[in-house]
Formats: sequence, C-alpha cells, structure tokens
Amino acid sequence: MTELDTARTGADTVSGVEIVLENVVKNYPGQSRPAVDNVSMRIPAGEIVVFVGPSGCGKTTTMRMINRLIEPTSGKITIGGNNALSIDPDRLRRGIGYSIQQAGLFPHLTIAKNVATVPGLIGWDKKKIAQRTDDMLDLVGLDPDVYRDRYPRQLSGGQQQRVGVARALAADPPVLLMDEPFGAVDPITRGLLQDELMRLQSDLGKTIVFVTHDFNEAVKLGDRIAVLGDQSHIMQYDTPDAILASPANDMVAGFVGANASLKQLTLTRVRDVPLLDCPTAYADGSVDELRAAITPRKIKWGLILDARDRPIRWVSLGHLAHATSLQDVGDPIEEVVSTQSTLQDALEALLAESSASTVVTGRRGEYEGLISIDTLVNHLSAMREEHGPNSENGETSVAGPPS
Ligand SMILES: Nc1ncnc2c1ncn2[C@@H]1O[C@H](COP(=O)(O)OP(=O)(O)OP(=O)(O)O)[C@@H](O)[C@H]1O
Repeated sequence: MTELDTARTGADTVSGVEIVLENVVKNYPGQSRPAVDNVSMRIPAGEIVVFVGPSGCGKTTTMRMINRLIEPTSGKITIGGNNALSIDPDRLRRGIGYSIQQAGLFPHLTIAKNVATVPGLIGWDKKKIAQRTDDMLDLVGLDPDVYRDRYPRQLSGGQQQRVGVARALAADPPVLLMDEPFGAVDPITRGLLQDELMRLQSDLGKTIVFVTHDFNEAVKLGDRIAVLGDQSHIMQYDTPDAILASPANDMVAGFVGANASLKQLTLTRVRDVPLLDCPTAYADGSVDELRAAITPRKIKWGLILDARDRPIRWVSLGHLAHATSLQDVGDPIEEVVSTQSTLQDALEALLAESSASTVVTGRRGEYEGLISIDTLVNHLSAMREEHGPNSENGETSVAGPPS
C-alpha cells in the first residue's frame, strides 16, 4: 500500500486487498452496445469505494464482474494481485463477501444457518462455525441468543440487512461487494446501518465496493466515489470532498445537486468538532447544587444522568424552582446523536427537536457534551473558506481513477 492509501483509509487495520480493473468490457448477448465499456480503475486496499450513477448505467454489472457473477467479455481483473479470471468462480466467490438489497437471505434457513453459509462451504468445523456465527451477530448488533434460531421472516427489514452483512463477513473475506444493501429500509434505519458499517469498517479495514443511487449515501460512506455515466464510463473518481468542491462536469454536478455545502456536513463526524458542556447531576443528587450550577450560565438547562452516565432528562431552572428531588423532574430527552454520527445527523436531530442544542453520547451511550446549531454554522463557514474560489485547496478536480 502507498502512503496515500494509508492516509485516506479511516481503518485502524487493513485486511482488504487491492482490486484492479483493466479495460473491462461486458457485452450482454443480443445487445447492440456494451453495458460496460472499457472500464479501468484501481480500488485501493482497505477503502470503501462507492459506485454511484443513474439507473441502468452499469454499476451492478461492473460490480458483479469482480466476483464473476457476471463474466466479463474482455479485459482483466486482479484481486490482491491474483487474476480473478483464472480462479475457479466458486472458489473466487467464497473469498468475496456479497450483500444485496433485501438481504437475500435463505427464507427456509435459520439466521445462524444463513450466516454460516460460506464457513460451512469452506469446511470449517461445527464448533468454529457456531462461535463465528455468534460473533458475527454480535458484531452487527443482534443478540445471538435472541436471533440465532429465528427465521428471516421473523426479523424486520433492518435486522435482515444486518444479517446480510454478518453473512457477507462470516468467512472474513478481504473484499466485500455491497449492492444497494440498505436500499429497501426506511431512512432512519438506513442511517443507523450506514453508521454501523462505518464502525465495522474502522475495525476491519476491508476493501468494500458499494453500489448506490443515493449520492448522500456515497458521500457519507465512501473513501472515494466513482461517479459512473452511461456504459459505466467514469465521470469522476475522487474523494467525496474533492467531488463536492469541484464536480468534473455537468453530469457530476447534477448528481452532487444544489446543496453541495450542506452535504459537506456528512463528511464530518460529531467527534471532530468542539462540543459544548452543560451542568449534569445524578437522579439522587442535590437540587440546590444543580440549580447553582445552571444559574450563572447563558443556557439555563442541565441534564440528569443515570448511574452509568447516560443522559435521561433535561431540566430547566423552571423545573427546579419547586423540586425537592431530581428523581422525576424534567423532560425526557427525545433525540441524541453519538460521537460517531455525522454533522448531517446532528442537524436532523436539532431540527427534529427544534432546539438549539442536542445531547451527544459516546460509544456506551454515556454523556459527552452538547452540539449546537452554531457549531454547524461555524463548521460550514470554515469549509467554505477552505474550498472557496480563492483558496489554495480549491483546485482539487481530478477526473479519472488514481493510478
Ligand atoms: N442479463 C442482462 N441481459 C441484457 N442486458 C442486461 C442484463 N443485465 C443488465 N442489462 C443491461 O445492462 C445495462 C446496465 O445494467 P446494470 O444493472 O448494470 O445497471 P445499474 O447501473 O446497476 O442499474 P440500476 O441502478 O437500475 O440497478 C442496462 O441497460 C441493463 O438493461
């Protein structure tokens, strides 16, 4: 891996391998022109590369040629330096995780059996498979004791997608192909699944090729985005911030859409901006002490935390005026964002609560601070200065794949 790759990879470790496509063509029988016409690109080890483009442009065909669910008509594909076209296709596919829209689970098999599909095929022993299945369910946030013996129809759409991801990861493949994996779930679940994928990826460092129609999803997840046009022609292949700052042509600009600067909010996580603080107390704490902590502050609110430091209620000076204990006083907290969330998620939470600030929690749900609308506004102005027309960083338009 080059230094550039390491710098761009958000992952702590890299277990993925590089994928290279060279002059890859797909002609479907009976079609007058190729569905994919001479695509060349390098997908660096350990990165998430997102293919985005209009319906029918060839995203799925391009992706499925990597695991040879579709055979290329011509060209060369290497995975970790090995020629994918000279490996037995079944063997190749067992080494590449694959997750699709609506999860594609086998309806007649239990969740555990679904997850265990590839480890079973490659001959792992039963004990190792059972352990791995439980570990994978845990990893995607499903309690193995609750879910392992259920059938797919007994799970929600979002839970099925999680199982799909667990199944794709089960044999620890270096490469994952994900074809609109979150396309069929509601926007809130989709956001959660995206957050989880990013969290997984920061530990796993796989090479992930991800297909989507949704440019916002591409910006949020991609280390790089390949904007594909008709016949999978690469319109631009670059980092999300470079594409947002300077789209290579009108078609890319159309995809980026009108609110490029607002989309910059998906590029930054809550943990990367300064948080505000507010007075906190435990439910068995002193009303007088909390009142004394809030009174001198501009914002006259505090938070009640549970014994594990998780925020449970907002309290105002008004609430405290006649309170004798902190046990039940205040309003429940409607929205929180985590340090892993994007600033876009924070904006949505702020709008949903119609408040000037939202509570931020850490990995275990513990109180970390507050994020305010001012923080977001300041961040956007800083980004504008960085990528503005007079900035030195403004000229980042690099069409074509990195070599
Ligand atoms: N099996 C097939 N036989 C003939 N043509 C096909 C076949 N599969 C796909 N195509 C055509 O190839 C082109 C690319 O299809 P592909 O599914 O790769 O596009 P896509 O960008 O993934 O589309 P979408 O976003 O709608 O899923 C389309 O014109 C499609 O009609």
